[in-house]
Amino acid sequence: MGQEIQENFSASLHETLSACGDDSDFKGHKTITEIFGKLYVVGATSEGAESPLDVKLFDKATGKWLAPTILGKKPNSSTVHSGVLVTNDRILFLKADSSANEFSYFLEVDSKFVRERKDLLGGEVVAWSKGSIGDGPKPIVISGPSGVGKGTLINKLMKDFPSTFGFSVSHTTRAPREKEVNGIHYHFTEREVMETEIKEGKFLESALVHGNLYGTSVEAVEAVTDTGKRCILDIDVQGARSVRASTIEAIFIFIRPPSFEELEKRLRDRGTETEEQIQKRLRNARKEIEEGKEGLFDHVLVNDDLESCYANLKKLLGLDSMETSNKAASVDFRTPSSFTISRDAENNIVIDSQDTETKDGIPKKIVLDVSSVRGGAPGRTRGLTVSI
Ligand SMILES: Nc1ncnc2c1ncn2[C@@H]1O[C@H](COP(=O)(O)OP(=O)(O)OP(=O)(O)O)[C@@H](O)[C@H]1O
Ligand SMILES: Nc1nc2c(ncn2[C@@H]2O[C@H](COP(=O)(O)O)[C@@H](O)[C@H]2O)c(=O)[nH]1
Repeated sequence: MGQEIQENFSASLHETLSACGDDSDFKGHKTITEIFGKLYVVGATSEGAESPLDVKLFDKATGKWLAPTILGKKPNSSTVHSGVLVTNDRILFLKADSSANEFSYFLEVDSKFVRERKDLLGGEVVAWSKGSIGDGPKPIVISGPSGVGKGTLINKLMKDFPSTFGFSVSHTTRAPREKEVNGIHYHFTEREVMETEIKEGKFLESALVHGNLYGTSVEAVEAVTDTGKRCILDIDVQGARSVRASTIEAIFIFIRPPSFEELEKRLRDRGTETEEQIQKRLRNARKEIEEGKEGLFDHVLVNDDLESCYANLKKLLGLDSMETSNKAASVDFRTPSSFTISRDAENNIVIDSQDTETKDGIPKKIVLDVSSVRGGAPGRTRGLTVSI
């Protein structure tokens, strides 16, 4: 890395940018980070507290400005203080006057996810993700044959823990069932539209399931993680395999029926499919049940008695005790309204308050260890350690 990477505490980057002819057109404060000959310039193109942060890129080798595709929910400009290089694949942005859950955002410039999207979309791509202190809540992938009771179990979790879980609303080309609401149960879409969107890289995973296209959009996962909730995905085994191969660190749970006969009975009793569709789903179920044994899943639950299966699901998610996997909740602070950023001898990032008044819950110094950050877009960047 050495000289090839510079952080934006460096005034010389601003001089470099001016010398290159600053075309970025940002209003007010902007940050510049150089990574391997490219200047990542971050700022807002419009005035106003709520204006989202934009990213522009100057390639020193070609002397050209590039407009990257920006994925992920953009933080707004009013409070983002500064960008700090974490590794050569992501830049950390810190927000002033913000809670522990909201103060850190990462701009990924060369993560696995960004590289995948670059291959799909061509051109430059960057992606925003929100930071999580500690392990953060891992998304939960629930798979199993059609009719086994995945939706029933997920609905119970969502009803009992509405502020903990958020459902990733998939896209599908199948027709809505009676009582299914567009945008709540699924985003119902046309095949051509969905195929185009898949090519445009809007989906984290997609698969042909029982003759229709289904897929999890990047936006669906982000819509949940942005609220700080734990994302639940109800997807088939092909989808689970794709998510396993992605950058998302999830918990994979397979739901098995007590018997094939019982599965058939549940599908028929549900009364939502034609006989032909039931036959197709049952044929696929045999294959899926075999695949469920292959080690792709972290946990297998048998949904015989609904209440016992639900109790087991809650147990494995740590919901039956006070323990929670979201360590962010245990670190409670606000960032100061004004601060400086530096590095200590261990390369930790040190935030020193410049606030004139001392306020409860706002430490004078916050030390961030970013050496174990992982995961990231689409979802949260986990592993940030904070000491105050
Ligand atoms: N443990 C259970 N015992 C008896 N019936 C059940 C049980 N769990 C779910 N059911 C019933 O089985 C039917 C199928 O359940 P559900 O729709 O939740 O399955 P699913 O796995 O989500 O199916 P799909 O993949 O097709 O969406 C529903 O009518 C539901 O009420
Ligand atoms: N790979 C994906 N599979 C998905 C997704 N959303 C739902 N599903 C799976 O499809 C079948 C059938 O669902 P149904 O609502 O038509 O009964 C079921 O196994 C779901 O888990 C998705 O986004 N990706």
